[in-house]
Amino acid sequence: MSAWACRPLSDEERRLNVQKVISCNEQKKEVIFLQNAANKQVEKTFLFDKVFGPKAQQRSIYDYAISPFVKDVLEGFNCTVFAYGQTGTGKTYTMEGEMKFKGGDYSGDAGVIPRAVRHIFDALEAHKADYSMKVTFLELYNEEITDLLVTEEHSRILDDKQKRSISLMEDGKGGAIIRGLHEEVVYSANDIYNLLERGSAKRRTADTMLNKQSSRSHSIFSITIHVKEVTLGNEELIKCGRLNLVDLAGSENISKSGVREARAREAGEMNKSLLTLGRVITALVEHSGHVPYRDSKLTRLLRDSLGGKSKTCIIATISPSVLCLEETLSTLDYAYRAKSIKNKPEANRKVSKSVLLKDLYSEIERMKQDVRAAREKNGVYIPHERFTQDEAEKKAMGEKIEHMEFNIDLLRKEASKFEELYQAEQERNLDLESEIQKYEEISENSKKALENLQGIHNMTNLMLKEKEFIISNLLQSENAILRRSKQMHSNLENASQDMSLLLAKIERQTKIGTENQGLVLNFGSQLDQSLSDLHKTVIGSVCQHQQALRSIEEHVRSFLVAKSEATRNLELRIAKIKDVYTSGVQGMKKLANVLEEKSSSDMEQMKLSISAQMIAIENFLVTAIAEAEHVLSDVQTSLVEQKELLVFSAQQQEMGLQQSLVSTQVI
Ligand SMILES: Nc1ncnc2c1ncn2[C@@H]1O[C@H](COP(=O)(O)OP(=O)(O)OP(=O)(O)O)[C@@H](O)[C@H]1O
Repeated sequence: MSAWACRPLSDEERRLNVQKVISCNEQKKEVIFLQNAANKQVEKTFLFDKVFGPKAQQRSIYDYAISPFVKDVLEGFNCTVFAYGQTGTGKTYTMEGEMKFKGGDYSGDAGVIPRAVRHIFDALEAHKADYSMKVTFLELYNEEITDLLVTEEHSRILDDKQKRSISLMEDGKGGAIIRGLHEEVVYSANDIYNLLERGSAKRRTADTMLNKQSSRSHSIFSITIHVKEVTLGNEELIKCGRLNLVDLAGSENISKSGVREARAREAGEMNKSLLTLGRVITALVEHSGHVPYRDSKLTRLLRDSLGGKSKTCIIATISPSVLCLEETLSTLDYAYRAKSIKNKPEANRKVSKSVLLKDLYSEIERMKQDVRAAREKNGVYIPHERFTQDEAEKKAMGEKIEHMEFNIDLLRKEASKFEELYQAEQERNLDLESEIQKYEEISENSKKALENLQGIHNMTNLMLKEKEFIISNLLQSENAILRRSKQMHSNLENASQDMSLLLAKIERQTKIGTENQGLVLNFGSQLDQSLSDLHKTVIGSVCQHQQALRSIEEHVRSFLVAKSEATRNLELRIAKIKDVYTSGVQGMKKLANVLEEKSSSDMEQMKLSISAQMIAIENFLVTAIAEAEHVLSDVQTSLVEQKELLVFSAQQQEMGLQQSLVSTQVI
């Protein structure tokens, strides 16, 4: 697991108006690097398991990264938390924080260690567990281990040899045992807080150009807990878990931190540990066969936490300032790689209480022997067994010294040779130094030139990219034009084929046109002829028709005259008959009147004869009228027939005329 903690800009950085190049997105778990340089914006995003921005509380870091480990430690796991980052980015702040404890409790600014301590005690008390706890606090400085829990008083009593007697030994299981490290048994959180205050005060610090409070040492605070567990068979087992809280030294490189001469070794050693840590991480990430744990004490101590059975969390601390940019990016990269290391967490084997007691008894026995030896043998502080062992070691050392002295003689001789060489070299060196100076000037100039060139290079790169873009566009357009031209070429070929076909067609059509022209001319003259003939015919037929019409008119007129004459005669005859009739009727009436006067007897006969006479006259008149009507109807019928004939002949003439006109128009 890995987490990121970015501190806020310090007061000094704010006062100097230092640019901020890092921002954190806690929700998205992203660290975003954003910088404007030479009108170019560079942005890079790193994704982590958890990110804490400048406003994050100490409590949230603890709750997320460390809190789950407390439960694991009580279950018998070994867990390690280590803080990695540049000097002054907040490693100690994150791990220790405010180390003042009021009324047995920590403040809001307290770091991971005091919170873990309180949490562990609270958990043990909540479970009413039967436990024992011991802590160690060590510092690794110049590949030397210092016990931070040894009091000044105790340290004054110990001689130099004993002070240096803390050593690392292999435990035979791939781990390391620190011989001579003081383990303090603790019973309360307060006990630990006191030890912490004591240990922190002891941590060495030295000034550098970056941070006056900077620490160039690694510190490891370990809490080992034994918890009793009663099994179903009433056997008492002991679970043993350990929490290691590691505050690494600043990760910056030597030249930047301004460490010089006397500190060079110190920085070198510090870097040896960090460099080896880096190599171990690389080897684990790349699954190399060989992991160089043994190359530094730090990696020997943390071996189990790097790819081993421990549960591990790295808290990488960074600064948002542009001044720390280079180191921030290297920290980002370093921790990003470390993130992918896969441990295989495994709980420590539970041991029975009897086995543990046996171990403890043998330890007590060993210590008792030490005490007895110190009391009984005046001036000798170690047991006989260890004395003989030391004597044997001394003898071996004596032989070794003799051997070394012989070697030293040889080396001295060689050294004098080397001294001569050295003198010669010194002279050469002087020459070289002056040359170097010259070269330095040249290199300074070259650097400037390089910077300029880099600027130009960047510009050129940009232009190159632009040109590449334009060229790619041009190539695309060229391809499009080629495709278009090919298409046009094929279109042109088709068009020329169409043209030749069209020309042939036009030729054929001109030929047909001239033929048609001749035909049209011919047809025109023929048509003219026909039209004039037709005109003549029409005129002739019109004249004929007019003559016929005139004769028909005359005929009708004479017929009408004849008929009107006959009608007049008939009318005259009818009028005459009418006159006769009226005069006869009047005569009859007169005769009747006479006869009436003569005899009434003859009256009857006479009436009969008169009525007979009247019927005869009436019949005659009816017949005459019928005849007259018959004649009249005959006259009328012939008149109607004559009229129809006239109308028909007129229609015939009109139709003839219209046909001749239509044929003239068609032509
Ligand atoms: N998150 C934070 N909030 C407020 N102040 C912080 C934060 N982190 C660090 N600081 C402050 O920055 C300064 C440097 O922090 P600290 O000493 O913890 O850095 P460091 O990485 O441990 O340095 P060194 O490598 O020298 O041990 C301290 O004054 C600390 O109070």
